[in-house]
Amino acid sequence: MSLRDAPRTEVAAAVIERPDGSFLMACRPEGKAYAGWWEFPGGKVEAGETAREALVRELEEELGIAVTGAYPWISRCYDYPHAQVNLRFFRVTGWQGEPQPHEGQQLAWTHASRPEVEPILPANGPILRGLSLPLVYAISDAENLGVDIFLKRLDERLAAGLRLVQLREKAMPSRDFEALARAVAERCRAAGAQLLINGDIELARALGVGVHLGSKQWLELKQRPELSWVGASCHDAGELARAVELGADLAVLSPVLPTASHPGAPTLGWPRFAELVAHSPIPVFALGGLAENDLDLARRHGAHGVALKGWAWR
Ligand SMILES: Nc1nc2c([nH]c(=O)n2[C@H]2C[C@H](O)[C@@H](COP(=O)(O)OP(=O)(O)OP(=O)(O)O)O2)c(=O)[nH]1
Repeated sequence: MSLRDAPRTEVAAAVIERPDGSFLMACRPEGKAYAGWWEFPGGKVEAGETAREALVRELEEELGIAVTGAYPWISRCYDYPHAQVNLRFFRVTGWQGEPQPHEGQQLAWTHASRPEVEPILPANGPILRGLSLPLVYAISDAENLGVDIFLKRLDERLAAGLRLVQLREKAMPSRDFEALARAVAERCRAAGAQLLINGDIELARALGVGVHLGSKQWLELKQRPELSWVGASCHDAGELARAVELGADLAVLSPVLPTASHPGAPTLGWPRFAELVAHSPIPVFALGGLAENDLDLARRHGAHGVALKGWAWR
């Protein structure tokens, strides 16, 4: 049987995170393929095991820690000359014991924005990028609040740690939208936050920020716009697949729960949301009827985080 016909090797990989945002990487020991390369702790899923069970077993064997809290995150298929793998990433936020190198491997705590270790396994580049995204994504609501109040709230939220903002004002005349976009871009830049402009690739380019595109726009695109961050609004499996195919960095899947803006509209609900995102290779934010304290619930269902509109500015 050639490698191409062989079933993919399922691998459970752990992003073991400390509250300061640093996470643990391990250097593959001598004797393994890619010895000397850095990876997230973990290993192959054995027959009869779920990915989560493999994660718990591997972390006990490799590091001597007992996992007490882990969220399913993203999955990534990658073809090495030696193996075709499907990497199932978890974000481990709770454990007992201090990680120890039980297999003689070197360990290092590092950061997504400045990984201090190299080389990192080739499959893991997009993973570090995904890790640099915060867990809360705030969508603007200036039409509702009025521009002045919105900007004031934005200042407060940025000062409180908000790091990802989408400017989406569908009914605003384009000149007003552009002026607001400049004001918001300046504030986000000063705070070190990412800004994604909804729908307008040229404006995003002119401001040097990212873009967030609606599902209809994705259908018309032939390739990913060349911008730092490209987000995609999705509502079903087909739209998620399209966003992945075109190289979106993140998706927003909605509506999870009923919203005030669309009363009576059909919703996904958490079980369907979890099904849709279960094998997503890109981070997916849950949107629709959520508040910041739904973050844990959303992550338990496989979301990267929550996207908030009304609740972001209260
Ligand atoms: N653990 C881990 N493996 C990764 C990552 N990225 C990545 O491409 N891989 C690949 C490398 C390997 O081909 C495969 C993991 O297999 P492994 O050999 O480390 O698994 P294992 O610990 O069960 O080892 P063994 O049974 O071969 O001793 O997944 C990662 O971040 N963590």
